[in-house]
Amino acid sequence: MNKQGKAAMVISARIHIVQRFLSIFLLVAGLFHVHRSRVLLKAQPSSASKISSIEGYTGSKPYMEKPPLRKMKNDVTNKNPPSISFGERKRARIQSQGGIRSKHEAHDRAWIDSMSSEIGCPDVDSDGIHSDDPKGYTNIPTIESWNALYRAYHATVDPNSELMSATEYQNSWKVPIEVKFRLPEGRGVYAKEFIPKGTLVWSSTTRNTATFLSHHDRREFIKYLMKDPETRHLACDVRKWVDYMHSSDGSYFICETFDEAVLLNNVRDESDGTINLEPQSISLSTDHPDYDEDDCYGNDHFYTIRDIQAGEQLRIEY
Ligand SMILES: C[S@@+](CC[C@H](N)C(=O)[O-])C[C@H]1O[C@@H](n2cnc3c(N)ncnc32)[C@H](O)[C@@H]1O
Repeated sequence: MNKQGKAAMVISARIHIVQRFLSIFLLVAGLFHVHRSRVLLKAQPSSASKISSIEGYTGSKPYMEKPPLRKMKNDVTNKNPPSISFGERKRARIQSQGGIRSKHEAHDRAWIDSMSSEIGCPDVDSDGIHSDDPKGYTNIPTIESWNALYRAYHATVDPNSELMSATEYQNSWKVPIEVKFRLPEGRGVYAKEFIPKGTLVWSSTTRNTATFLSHHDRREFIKYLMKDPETRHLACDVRKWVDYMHSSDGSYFICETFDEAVLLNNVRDESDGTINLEPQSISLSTDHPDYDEDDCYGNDHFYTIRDIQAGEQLRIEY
């Protein structure tokens, strides 16, 4: 073998050694990686198993880590649809000193927010209750809208509630009114005729208001509205009109009025004029047929506190 042949042999032998060294190194590195992954898998469940273990999670949206909601004693929010009557539930709630608690409001608001983005509700304030930008809420509710709300309430919350006819709704108003949309406050209630000072213009009854004893009830009500394309937009409205009442037992319940009284605006500055309505609560005796400790606005009556001209907007302090 000549000199060149020897050199070529030495080079090829060296290449062979380097190749073997590399393959041993890769094998060791691979084995180490497999071992490490196994150790990690034992220490922590995979993200897939984490997601599937979240109760009620359907996998359609990215899961975000949140502390689990603790069930409270006397918690009415997490109850399944009840088989007992609405009246019985009211009595049970009062006895248990339960009711809607602020603790559940954050959870409820998160649900309401995701519902509103799903159906594309116009924005509301960060408090999720009242909007300072009413421009999106241009639809003028009709008798059929109020009827639809009552039907939804009857179907989901209180099957014993009386379904009202269009005429009965209008009877809560004692004077002719109309609803118009005008900026900056959006929809509002306007007098169609001159109304003298001291006139009773609107009376609440236990039949033109809805009482929700739990967030769960209200969500079922909203879901019902969302099912029908004709009433879907009302789900956005009820979100905006919600009112929390403080009960004598220290708990909260939610009220919604199913007529134009929910569209009464306030006075914010001089350009709005002045308040012209004032509520007066008349205490009913406990044996009065309309008496109900837990009904929202069960006995409120709005009176004019000055003369109101035809076309003027009705305004109330809140
Ligand atoms: C009970 S709602 C009244 C109905 C409301 N305008 C609507 O279109 O649904 C209360 C909301 O009306 C608006 N509002 C009431 N009084 C107002 C005023 N004087 N100026 C501007 N906005 C007002 C605010 O957005 C408030 O959160």
